[in-house]
Amino acid sequence: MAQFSRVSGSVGLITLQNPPVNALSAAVRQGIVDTVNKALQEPEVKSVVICGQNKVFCGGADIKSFRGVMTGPPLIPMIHAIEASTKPVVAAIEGIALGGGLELALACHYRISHTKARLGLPEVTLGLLPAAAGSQRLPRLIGITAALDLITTGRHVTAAEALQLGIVDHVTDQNTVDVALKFASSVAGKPLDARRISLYPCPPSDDTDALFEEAMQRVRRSARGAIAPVACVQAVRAAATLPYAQGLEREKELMATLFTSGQARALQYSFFAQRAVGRWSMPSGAQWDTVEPLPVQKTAVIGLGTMGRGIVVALTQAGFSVVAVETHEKQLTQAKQAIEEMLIRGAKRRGVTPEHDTITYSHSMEPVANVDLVIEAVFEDMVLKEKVFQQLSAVCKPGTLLCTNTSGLDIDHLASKTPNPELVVGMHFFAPAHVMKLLEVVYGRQSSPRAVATAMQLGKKMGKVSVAVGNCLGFVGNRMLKPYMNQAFFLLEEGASPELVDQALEEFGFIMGPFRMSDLSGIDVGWRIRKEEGLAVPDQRTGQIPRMQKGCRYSPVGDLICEQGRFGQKTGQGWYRYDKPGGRVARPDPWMQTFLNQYRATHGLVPRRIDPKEVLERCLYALINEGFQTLEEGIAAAPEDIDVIYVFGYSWPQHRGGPMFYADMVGLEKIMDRLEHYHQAHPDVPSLQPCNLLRKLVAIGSPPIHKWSQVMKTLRSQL
Ligand SMILES: CCCCCCCCCCCCC[C@H](O)CC(=O)SCCNC(=O)CCNC(=O)[C@H](O)C(C)(C)COP(=O)(O)OP(=O)(O)OC[C@H]1O[C@@H](n2cnc3c(N)ncnc32)[C@H](O)[C@@H]1OP(=O)(O)O
Repeated sequence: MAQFSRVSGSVGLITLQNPPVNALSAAVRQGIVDTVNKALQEPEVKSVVICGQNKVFCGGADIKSFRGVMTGPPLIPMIHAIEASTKPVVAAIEGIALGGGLELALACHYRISHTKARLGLPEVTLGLLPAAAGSQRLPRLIGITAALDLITTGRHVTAAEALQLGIVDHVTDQNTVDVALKFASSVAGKPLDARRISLYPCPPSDDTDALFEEAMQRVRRSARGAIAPVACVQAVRAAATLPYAQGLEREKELMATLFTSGQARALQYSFFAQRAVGRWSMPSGAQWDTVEPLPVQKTAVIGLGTMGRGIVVALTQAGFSVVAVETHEKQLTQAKQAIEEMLIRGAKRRGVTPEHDTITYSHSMEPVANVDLVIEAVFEDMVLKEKVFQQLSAVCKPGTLLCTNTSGLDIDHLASKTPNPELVVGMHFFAPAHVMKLLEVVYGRQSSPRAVATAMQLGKKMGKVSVAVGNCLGFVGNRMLKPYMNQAFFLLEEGASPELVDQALEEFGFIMGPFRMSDLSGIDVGWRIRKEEGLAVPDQRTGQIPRMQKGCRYSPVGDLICEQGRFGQKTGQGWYRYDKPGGRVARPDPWMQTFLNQYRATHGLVPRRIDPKEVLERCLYALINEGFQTLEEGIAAAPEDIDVIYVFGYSWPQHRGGPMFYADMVGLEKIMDRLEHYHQAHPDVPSLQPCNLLRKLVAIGSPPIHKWSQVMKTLRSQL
């Protein structure tokens, strides 16, 4: 809806009313059309101000409406009618002007913004482009280069930057609507042609062709197969090279392709999934809106290796005081220096002063005594973690929340080592912890809802997308990664090279395939875990690591290359070779080819040609099957939880929604059939056997993803 009122006799004030972000729903658009007509018809009204209710201008088109039948007046004619108005129209921008909201403001003759407002055209992040003439007006207003930057990245700008770029005419820290009303009154009756952006020529650039060629290359490099950024460049190019009306036609044409694309569906699903994970629940029925988090001000981090350092930085940047504990004196000194440097770099990037005076460094546990929450981030070793938890239990004040940053060890076991297991939760950060957006909050059997609520809130304050998950080996993310990695190893045994596997998955959209990723994170990490699990251990009789373990196929290729001291980038050799230890450019290594040939010959494996389709199906469908298994067990509460974890923690391409959304797109029946096919070929790989939930969903006709929860409930109640 939109409300009309007349202020000071001659200014019409139109207020958009659709909380929380005044999205341009059918009712709001109808309201704007009606109130603009009213303002134009009333002779007393000499000028108009458009603002939003509750100090929020407008969050753009109503994204929820994109999946249904579009009703109400179309946006583009409505926006053109505003620009064509014979009475000056002023946008009073508070809070946000995003997407269609900014396009509405660009149709107004003047824009006045509050200092704290944020503006932008984020359509690209939803798989779209600014198709209410935003791709045509913005370049005309601020030039091609700046418009390309904003439209292809979707980034929000502050009011100060918007002023500098020329998007807004004036910024105020006073009441924006009052300032706009006064201004509107002052411009009543003034000529308007010079204020109509659609009449502007696009500012010329030195070499338009080269500029767009370069922009297209840049966008293609970073898009990982996403089509919207490419369409955005094409739309801006139309603004630069065509008259306005033709440019608008091109914008419409490009939008039509994007609007119905699977990528737009995936990105819009991802938008709502990110918000849905905040509405967490536990099997006990406790949930986000019924549980009060514990107050947290003082925190501590135990262990200042790579993860601990990142967590200290993330907590400090979020405004918490931190006691940073590292028992090794030398490591403590190094950590302090590294943390200070990270804070300085971060502050420089954010344009603020570094916050390091809120950190207390210590090599003993004593200063931890009065903190509200501790995050343990010591080496991934259960015995060591048990010891730390026992020390913490002795030192901390009653009620302190004890969190562990383990990436997969048993939370219940750790909790059992403390007198208050209800105060123990997992907070699984991803490296680098101050950069990566994902946080898995892991509740154990005895974790209290308040402990979970507190960890979730802490994550939110640190700017993380936090997902609450149940306790099992590897939780959700790392548990699903295991069958994926296993398939990658098996494919090497059967004839693939690391390059072939990586290339298939990188073309799918991952930033790195499994082998390049493993070289980056250190191949020895998994090797150590497998040794602890008793897997990477030679048989006493044969001297070889068995290729069948506990009745399942096991590939020791990763163990064998670690035995050669090839740990990845840090040693200069891994699945690939690098110029030097720590080098970053991965090159195919002839050594690896020889090693794999010898390995296959030793084990009587006849290599065959493996195509990228098989790589994708085996790696991804095995991972997806494990995802269904975690849903079936209630470890993940909803498919959105898994998808958010994979997009934000494991570089799953966002324009493919996440593994469970992808499964829905591919078709559950196909996924099940292909898994069955591969399981028949590899009966010793149980993770290729479709799980109950997947079978059940197929049996009832493969309902769409938003209906899976119901089936999951029924299935869990039957178990
Ligand atoms: C053959 C077919 C041819 C078809 C051609 C079709 C042509 C159609 C013509 C269309 C013309 C294009 C118009 C325009 O260019 C397109 C757009 O405008 S797309 C929308 C752009 N806007 C955005 O991307 C903003 C999205 N929102 C945000 O970034 C954030 O929500 C925020 C605004 C910064 C606020 O952040 P927070 O304060 O943190 O709050 P939340 O994020 O939690 O949001 C609160 C609540 O609001 C919901 N919401 C937010 N924005 C929208 C929206 N634009 N539409 C609907 N709902 C929105 C959000 O989901 C939260 O609700 P919850 O999910 O928690 O229930």
